[in-house]
Amino acid sequence: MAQPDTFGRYRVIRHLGSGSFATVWLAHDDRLDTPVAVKVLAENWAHQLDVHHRFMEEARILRQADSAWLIRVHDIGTLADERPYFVMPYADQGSVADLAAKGPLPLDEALRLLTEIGQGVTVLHGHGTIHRDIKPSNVLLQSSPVGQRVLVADLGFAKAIDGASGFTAAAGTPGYMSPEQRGPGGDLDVRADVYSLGAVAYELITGRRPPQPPVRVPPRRLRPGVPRALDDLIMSALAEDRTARPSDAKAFTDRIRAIRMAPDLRSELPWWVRHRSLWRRAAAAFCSLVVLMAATTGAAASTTGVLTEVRYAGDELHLAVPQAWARQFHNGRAVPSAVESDTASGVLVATDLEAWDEPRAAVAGVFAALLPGRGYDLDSVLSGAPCRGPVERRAFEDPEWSGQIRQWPSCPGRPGAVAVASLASKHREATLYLEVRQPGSQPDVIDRIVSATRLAR
Ligand SMILES: Nc1ncnc2c1ncn2[C@@H]1O[C@H](COP(=O)(O)OP(=O)(O)OP(=O)(O)O)[C@@H](O)[C@H]1O
Repeated sequence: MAQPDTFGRYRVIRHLGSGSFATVWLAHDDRLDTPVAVKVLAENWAHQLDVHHRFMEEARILRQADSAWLIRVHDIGTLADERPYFVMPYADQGSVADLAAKGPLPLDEALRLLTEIGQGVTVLHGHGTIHRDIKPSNVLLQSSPVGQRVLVADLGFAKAIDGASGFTAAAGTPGYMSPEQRGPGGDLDVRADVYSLGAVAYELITGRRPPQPPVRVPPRRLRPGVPRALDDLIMSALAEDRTARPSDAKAFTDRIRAIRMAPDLRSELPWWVRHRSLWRRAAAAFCSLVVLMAATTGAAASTTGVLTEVRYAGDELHLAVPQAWARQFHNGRAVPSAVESDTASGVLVATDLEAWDEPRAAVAGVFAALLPGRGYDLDSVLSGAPCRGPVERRAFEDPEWSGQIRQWPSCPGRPGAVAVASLASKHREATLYLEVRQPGSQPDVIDRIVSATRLAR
């Protein structure tokens, strides 16, 4: 197809690539002044009704799912020759295939990507859809104001779960495709995607695409030092018998998340080394309000060397957060109890926002709220203890803050440690409420966070 000038109001810049059924172009939305990617149904398939239908279905699923983990569809249109096109954000950092092509990824980087890919597939499963073609080239990477977004894309083969158990044309990509997808008529369910997640994990960890099933060589044999739990998870996802696989993308992703936070993984490498690549790549932003995450600088860097700054409350609060934790953020989150005004809200910066409210999830992050005035006793802020373990109480004082800290080094029934603080500013009529969750116990983390956090003067 020759390069067209426009698709509707989108000015074409260049060809990005062509898949089996469509061509994707980089274009510019002059009205909103933003680059976009426009996917156009290929000419040779335009009159094939089932392909046309599938193309529209892809756009519809992505639009309806409207998830931060999936590529979004903003607009749809039809060319003069009646071929449909749809408009997506431009993924300017290529795909996970580009990363995988460089060889095995650092473990923490691979686990981060797998968690995010898994969340995207979980959204699809929740939406009643099987992707059927999960592979590194179908996971796109986009830069955002706070780092890199990981977006599951290309739903050209996606199928409604209900419709997948009858006759289904064979679809998928060898190496990533489950055994039940190999022939037409396979009775498919979400475990086909779990197989593909296992195949992607295998490739990211070992640098090699898994062989055709049955896969007999575990990742550990190709990369010594892979944690046993990860090895077992990947091999179970790649089981020929799907009843032996994790039941869906969520089950797979929960286990990846747990491995990422597990003490045995931490003991392999110190935590600051484990998360080194995460410091370089903060990830998805979850809100449209202005939150500015600056690079490691100033006070934060000199205190620990590993904190990053998140500005909140109209830039008033300069909150220091360990960079490894600064992967997602959400501002406007409610403070645990009413604290006089029940509209008090704060900012949550965490490795995983969804996991924050799950007691059993291994998550690391900081919740901070700026309350008007001073004199908030921790009991007045907390509606109940965040943890049932033994508590350590102490006072905190530095040139900026004065108040109380409570710490729970371990909590029965949930992983990791919790700490909370209520700290009055020494310079302003304001109180900082902080909640810190971390997978292991590093008792001084909250002190380092507080010492490097300040209010604008
Ligand atoms: N939103 C996007 N931003 C940037 N590049 C994109 C975007 N969507 C798709 N691409 C790129 O366009 C090319 C074609 O994508 P498409 O989804 O049509 O097919 P494919 O995944 O390459 O192949 P197939 O569909 O046959 O598996 C790919 O190189 C893909 O990375």
